[in-house]
Amino acid sequence: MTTQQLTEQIIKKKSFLCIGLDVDLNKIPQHLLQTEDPIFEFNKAIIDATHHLCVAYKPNTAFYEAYGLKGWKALEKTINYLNDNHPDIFTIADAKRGDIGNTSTMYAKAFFEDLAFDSVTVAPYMGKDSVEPFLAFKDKHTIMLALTSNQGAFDFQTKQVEGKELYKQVLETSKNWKNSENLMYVVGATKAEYFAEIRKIVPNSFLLVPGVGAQGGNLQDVCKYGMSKNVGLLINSSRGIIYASSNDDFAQAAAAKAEDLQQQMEVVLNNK
Ligand SMILES: O=c1ccn([C@@H]2O[C@H](COP(=O)(O)O)[C@@H](O)[C@H]2O)c(=O)[nH]1
Repeated sequence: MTTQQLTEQIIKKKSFLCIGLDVDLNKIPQHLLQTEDPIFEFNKAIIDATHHLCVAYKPNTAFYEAYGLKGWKALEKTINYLNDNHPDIFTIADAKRGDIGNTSTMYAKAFFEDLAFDSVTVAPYMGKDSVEPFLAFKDKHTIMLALTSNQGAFDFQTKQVEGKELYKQVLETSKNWKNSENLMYVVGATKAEYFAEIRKIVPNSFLLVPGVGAQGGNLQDVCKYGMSKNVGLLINSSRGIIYASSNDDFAQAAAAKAEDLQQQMEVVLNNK
């Protein structure tokens, strides 16, 4: 999916919501544990109930890797289910990869070819040659960590490097890399006061914004300072939506939470 198509979906659905599929077998309704593939069955129910309210889904691969082969198979079934039934939905493998060039190429093949995700998250720490193999894939997107939502973001990302915060160096340097039109960035919703500065550096890039909901980030603040002229935001909520209920009504409860966020987004879009 191209960024133009993603923007069209945002306008059509009046939503820039991304739902995180971070499945923890200790948190899903007990009756699903009797099925052959509880992780996939949970995801399928959430997707069926919420796909009209969001433009993206983001499975964090840690929640699948933790269950070994079964988890990876559930991830594969989930991305295939999305691509077969909802080709207009943007998919994000939140894997936070990045390594020397030839290894990054294999990571990119794993997520873009074998699993056919639209995008993958990547850590910038190993620099240009670790990211460019991902950027080389046409019509795929590389979402690089810029300023993360956690407290540890202040350990390195906001430290001054040659007179400028490291996260700003990451943004400024990477926007000149080859195929940088395929770059998006992660900026935490908990760092709303940084968005205006970030937009000065990357005015038009898509920003994936986790941290609304369970981590306490504020949707309105993010929109006020983070929106580009083409919206340019994908706001993620995982636990706040998918674990709205641990009973049989979990999918409807997730849809209600998703609708609440979508409605807030619709107001923002109408006032834009
Ligand atoms: O800076 C970051 C980068 C990634 N994440 C991931 O997003 C979701 C957030 O989940 P919630 O349950 O909505 O808090 C999760 O997969 C994180 O690993 C992030 O939170 N912050």
